[in-house]
Amino acid sequence: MAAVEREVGMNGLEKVVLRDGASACSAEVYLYGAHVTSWKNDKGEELLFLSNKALFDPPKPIRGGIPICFPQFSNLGSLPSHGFARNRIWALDTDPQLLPSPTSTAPFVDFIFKPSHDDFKTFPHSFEYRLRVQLGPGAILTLTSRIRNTNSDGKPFTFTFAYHTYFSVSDISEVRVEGLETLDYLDNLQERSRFTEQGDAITFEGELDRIYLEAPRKIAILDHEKNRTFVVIKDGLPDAVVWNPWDKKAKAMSDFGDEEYKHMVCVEAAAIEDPVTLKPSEEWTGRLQLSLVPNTHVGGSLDIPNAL
Ligand SMILES: O=P(O)(O)OC[C@H]1O[C@@H](O)[C@H](O)[C@@H](O)[C@@H]1O
Repeated sequence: MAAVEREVGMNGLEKVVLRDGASACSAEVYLYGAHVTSWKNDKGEELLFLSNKALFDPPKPIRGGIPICFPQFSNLGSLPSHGFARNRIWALDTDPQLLPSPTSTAPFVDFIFKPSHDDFKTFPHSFEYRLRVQLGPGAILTLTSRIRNTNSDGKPFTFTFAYHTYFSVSDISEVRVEGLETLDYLDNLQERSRFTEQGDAITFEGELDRIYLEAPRKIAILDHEKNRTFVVIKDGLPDAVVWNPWDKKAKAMSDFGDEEYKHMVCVEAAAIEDPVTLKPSEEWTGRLQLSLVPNTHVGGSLDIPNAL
C-alpha cells in the first residue's frame, strides 16, 4: 500500500514521507522550504546528495536535496541569494480544489506557501505558490510548482526560479552531463560572460558554475561507476544550471564537507535569462521530473527513454 506520512525529522522539523508500498522507493519532503531531502530507488539506495554537515536550522537553507530557488535565482536581484522560499516553513495544502486530480494512485503531497507581512517588505507582491511532490511507479519523482499572482493592486510581478537538485554521484571526475552540448551558457565564474559549449558532454575537472540557456527538455547525468543515468525532464523551465564547487569553494562552505564535492553534482532546471512575469490572476507552472535508468550511453548520443 502506498503511504503518505507526517513524521518528525531533524531538529524536530516536520517532514512528509512518501512510500510506494511495493518496494523500498521513498521520498522525504520537509515543510521547511518544501525541501525534498531524500529520494530512494526500489533498492532503497539514496539518489540525492545531502551534506553530512547540512543544517536543519531555519532560516539557514538545507545543503543538498532539492532546494527551491524563488522568487530570485542566486544574487540576480536585491533578495537574499536564491530568494526566500527555501527559508520559509510551508503549509500542507489541504484544499486541493485548484489542483488537477492526480492521474495515478502514486503517493503525493501538496504544499502551499503564501508570503508573510515581512516577506512583503522585500518582495511587495501577493502570491500563492502550490507545490505537488509525487513519487510515481519506478521511483519517478515529479515536482510541480504552480505560482499565482494574487496582487489586488493590479500589478504584475517578475521572478527567476530554479529546482536546485543535488544529485548523488559516485565520483564526479567520472560523471558526464549530456544534452547541453553546443548551447550558449553564462559563466558564473566569469561575471556571467556568455560562451558556447564546445565539449560533446560536460565533464568535471574543477569548479564549474554555468547557466545553460534554452536547454532541451531532457538532460542526462551519467554515473559510470554506478552504471546508472539520471534523467531530468523539465517543463516551463528553459535554462539549466550546472554546479560543482570543487575543493577550494567546498572548504569555504561551513555546511559542506571538504571532500563532499566528489560525490555530488547540481543540475538545476531553471528560468533565469528570461524571468517569468505574471499579471494578476495569472498562473505559471514549472515541472521537474527525475528518473533513473541503466546507462544506455552509446558513442556520445543521448539515448535515454522518455520517462513520461
Ligand atoms: O550556497 P547557495 O546559496 O545554496 O548557492 C549554491 C550555488 O548555487 C548555484 O545555483 C549557483 O550557480 C552557485 O553560484 C551557488 O554557489
